[in-house]
Amino acid sequence: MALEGVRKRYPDGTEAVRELSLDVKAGELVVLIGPSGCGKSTVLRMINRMIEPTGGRILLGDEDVTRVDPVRLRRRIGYVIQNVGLFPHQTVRANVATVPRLVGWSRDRVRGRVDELLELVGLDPGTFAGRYPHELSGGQRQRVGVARALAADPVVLLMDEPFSAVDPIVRTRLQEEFLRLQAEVRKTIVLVTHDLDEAVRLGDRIAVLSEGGHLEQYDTPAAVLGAPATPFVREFVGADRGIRRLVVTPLRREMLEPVPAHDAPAGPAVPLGGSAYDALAALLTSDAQRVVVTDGGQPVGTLDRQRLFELM
Ligand SMILES: Nc1ncnc2c1ncn2[C@@H]1O[C@H](COP(=O)(O)OP(=O)(O)OP(=O)(O)O)[C@@H](O)[C@H]1O
Repeated sequence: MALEGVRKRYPDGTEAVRELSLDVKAGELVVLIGPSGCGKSTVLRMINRMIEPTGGRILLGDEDVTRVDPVRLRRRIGYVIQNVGLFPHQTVRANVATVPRLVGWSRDRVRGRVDELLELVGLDPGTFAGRYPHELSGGQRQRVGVARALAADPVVLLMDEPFSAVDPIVRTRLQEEFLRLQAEVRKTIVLVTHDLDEAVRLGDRIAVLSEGGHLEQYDTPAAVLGAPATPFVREFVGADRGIRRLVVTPLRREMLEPVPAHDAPAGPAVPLGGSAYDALAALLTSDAQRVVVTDGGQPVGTLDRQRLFELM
């Protein structure tokens, strides 16, 4: 997908997006982040034409979405919003089946698809398919929203603050589940959030926007945290970016002090491929001076406090 010089000027003259170009690769999860009012939701809604752009082009493959019938377009683009927007008087099954029924799938095919999707998002169909939205927890409603958005097998998934309506613990769990789900379905996803930790955890790439939809930086989480491209990004990612950066820094052999032969080093163990953040957490909770990094249970090296601080 590609946004080319996209603009949105609302009728009252507000320039929500002055000019934005952005490419999103197939199967990639891109996070749009930025301060309130910078135009994130406007960008997202222009992609499925809930909002009509006032300039530029949006390409899905070779097709300019500003020239296709918006109703047909929305069937190819799943959309998940904060409070999910489930139909309150319909069961979970009917909610998830909305689009497949609209496009005329047979009863059996719809039923099979709904069961498959509920399983995929971790809800047992036998228990949940017959329930109504008010009989679910916030996290379960969220998962139904994701299942509904995936129902017609959309090419692209748009998510606007999808996890913000639940408490932080549930949110973290949903994010982890969502990453597993994404590894399986590999959709092209554009997700809006104002939560930097969420952006770092979920994004293959992060687009940091400032007022007027201005693109300040578009890069991997590690690059945005490690090498902010502008003073705006530096300020936005904040003083604790060093610690956040550890989350996206995997432990690799070349960072480690080698272990002398026949020596069994003392210290909490962290597996190779875990994150530098895991190593820091292990150090801080054990009061040790160094962590022992292991591969298949065998120590392969150690990492001391000093070296961890250098990585921040
Ligand atoms: N219908 C509208 N008419 C006029 N201005 C609008 C309209 N909708 C949004 N805006 C303005 O466009 C700008 C961008 O809004 P948008 O909702 O895209 O921002 P956002 O980054 O998603 O904000 P938030 O994080 O607070 O949800 C804001 O200044 C907003 O006030």
